[in-house]
Amino acid sequence: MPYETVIGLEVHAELQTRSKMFCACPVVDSTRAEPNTAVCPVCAGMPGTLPVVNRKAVELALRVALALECEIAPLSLFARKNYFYPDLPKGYQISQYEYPLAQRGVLRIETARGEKTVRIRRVHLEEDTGKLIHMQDPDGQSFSLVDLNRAGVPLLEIVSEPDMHSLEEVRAYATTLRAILRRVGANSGDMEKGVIRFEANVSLRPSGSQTLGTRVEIKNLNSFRAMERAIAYEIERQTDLLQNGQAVQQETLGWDEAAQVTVSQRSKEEAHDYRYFPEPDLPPLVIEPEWIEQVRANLPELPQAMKKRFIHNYGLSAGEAVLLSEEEAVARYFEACLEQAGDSIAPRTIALWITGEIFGWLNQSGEKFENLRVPPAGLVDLLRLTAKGIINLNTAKLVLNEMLASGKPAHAIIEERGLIQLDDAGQIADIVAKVLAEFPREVASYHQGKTTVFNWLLGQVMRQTAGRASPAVARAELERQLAGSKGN
Ligand SMILES: Nc1ncnc2c1ncn2[C@@H]1O[C@H](COP(=O)(O)OP(=O)(O)OP(=O)(O)O)[C@@H](O)[C@H]1O
Ligand SMILES: [Mg+2]
Repeated sequence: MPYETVIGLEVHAELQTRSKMFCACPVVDSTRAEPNTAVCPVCAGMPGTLPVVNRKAVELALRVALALECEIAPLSLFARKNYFYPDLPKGYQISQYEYPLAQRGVLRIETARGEKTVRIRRVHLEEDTGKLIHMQDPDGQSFSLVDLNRAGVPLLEIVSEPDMHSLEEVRAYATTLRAILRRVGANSGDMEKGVIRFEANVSLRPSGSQTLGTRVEIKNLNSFRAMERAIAYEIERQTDLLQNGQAVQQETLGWDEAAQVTVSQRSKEEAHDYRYFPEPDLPPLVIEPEWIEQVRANLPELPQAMKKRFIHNYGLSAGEAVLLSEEEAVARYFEACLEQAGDSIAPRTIALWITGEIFGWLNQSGEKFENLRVPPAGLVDLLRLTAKGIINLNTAKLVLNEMLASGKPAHAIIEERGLIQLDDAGQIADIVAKVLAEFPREVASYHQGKTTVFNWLLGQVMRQTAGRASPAVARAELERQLAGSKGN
């Protein structure tokens, strides 16, 4: 029987505030700072301390919730989620439960079959836990160290409805959400630093069925790759079970990165009872309508709106528009190029040079877009020289690569290396004649019908001119001389 995959995601994103969610401790880079240097009695869970809500965290949460088109609750409540773990000094996490900050939003994603809407169930505020570092002493005894720098850092949880049905959709959802989080300034998007974490809920059901199957929840997925692998593994495992007439058990799983398998953490029977109750030390979170409108008015243009504008105004394909709108730095660069170019170069041409040549070079060199050494005016200059026929297309690619590597402007490279396009018909005719004389056998096989030899001969002509010949002139001249040499 064919099955349909059903996936819902819970995304935890740290909010980029200077101080923690409920105290004045600084938020530090947990991959760099000395352990336990950003801790105070509040986030260390000392008795008698009182939490105070970080207004900036609420504002960033509102920015995300509005970007996801959620309804904002005029009044939401903080609750205590009680459980014991060494990275949770209070013995409970302050979160939101029955009355979250925002609900009922949407995230629109781009898939091979067009745009799709994934519904957002809720967006709520909570605090992060500390970190455990597991170690072994020389005798092989294992022990764990606790770092509370991260305890109390503001976290936003974004929960989707179970609306995704493939890895492609999950990938699009996760990358689009990350792009929005970055664009509104809520999160850096630095996955290596663990500032975004995923939990994936996965179930199967017979194709065509409308009821949900039994789900598993995979916790603590720290990268897109781990998330995709874990979901793929679960789809396969559950398909096998169902095809063999067995049932899927509802349970919480972890992802074992080394073994590339999901492992059971707890089953439904032993499911945690967190005994949520309203946080007595915090008043209800009241959001005035004026604040919502102010935050809404200050939202930047979001990646999806930008994507649509690029398609509509500049005639880009959906794929090109996504590539140019996802990263703010890239989008700004593209638009700066357009401004520099005016009417002299088509927007699509600029788009293709950025997504093709520049992205290709960045991929190969491992450089970051932010450190690009070719300013928008530099790229536009190069494209103008190409449009005017001063250099040909292949030369332009070579020049751009050198510009990217050295930061030199196009004209300096062209002058230094004598790359100006050769379009003197007489000079090119001489070179074509020389090539035809040098390769009589190839010319003969061309005349016998092996037309692919034409491009090879053209390649020889280009080589003789170190790639500088105008391809159009060279092509025309080669055609002319070959026609003339027929029957010789
Ligand atoms: N049958 C299902 N298959 C796939 N995903 C599901 C299914 N049912 C629910 N989900 C997804 O699971 C996620 C969380 O569901 P739910 O609201 O039940 O929270 P929970 O996992 O029980 O709570 P918590 O994670 O806080 O302990 C949502 O993203 C939802 O879309
Ligand atoms: Mg869950």
